[in-house]
Amino acid sequence: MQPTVIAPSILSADFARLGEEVDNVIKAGADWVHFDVMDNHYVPNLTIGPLVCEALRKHGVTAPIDVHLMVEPVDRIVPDFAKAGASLISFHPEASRHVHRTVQLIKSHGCQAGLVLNPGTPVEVLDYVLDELDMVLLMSVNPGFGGQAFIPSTLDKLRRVRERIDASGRAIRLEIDGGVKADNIAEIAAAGADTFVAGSAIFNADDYADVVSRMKAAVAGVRG
Ligand SMILES: O=C(CO)[C@H](O)[C@H](O)COP(=O)(O)O
Repeated sequence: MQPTVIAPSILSADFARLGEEVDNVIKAGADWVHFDVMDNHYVPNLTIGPLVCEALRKHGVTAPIDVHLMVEPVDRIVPDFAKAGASLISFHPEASRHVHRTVQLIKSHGCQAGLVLNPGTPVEVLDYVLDELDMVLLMSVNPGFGGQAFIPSTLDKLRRVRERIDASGRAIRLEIDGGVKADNIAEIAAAGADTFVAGSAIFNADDYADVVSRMKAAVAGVRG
């Protein structure tokens, strides 16, 4: 079983004070930084790129940076993010012409590789590539915006992906992203997630440490 990870999505952070915001969530007990990259093409929103990732590293951020690419095409931006200090790079199969090749490209640049499944993407997309992955990221909202409600059918999908990961016998993380809150994280953990992205639930709170510790306690109640 993979250790629990709480990964605040900086999509909901105050971008005018990004370095300080990241320092504050890590001090509050968060484990990773979730870095949402949107291109106004694959998804209808536009966010941040490798320069901002590099700036966070220069600022002194040492926590793993979990880059979620919502861009199309994927491959040409991978080396830039690796150079900028990304630890993991995840992408959507719909945005890559050759999924297996993109996974190898990410790994060849020294990063861990994740594949992201949208709410409408069938789990069969993991066939023939799961053994190459370090992480599967299930979207529990449609990608593009923070602050959306968790789609309940994702719980069943989590259970199905958890079965596949366990059957593979490999240490593959199962990350969930979208609508994760302190009051639904326990049932999400019970369905099989070990890595939890939360944007608005953390950054919209007055006390980051309080939310992160309540999330960790709720997950520990399920996972031990
Ligand atoms: O990838 C994302 C949207 O595409 C965000 O990471 C996600 O929605 C997190 O935000 P929130 O916790 O507010 O739902």
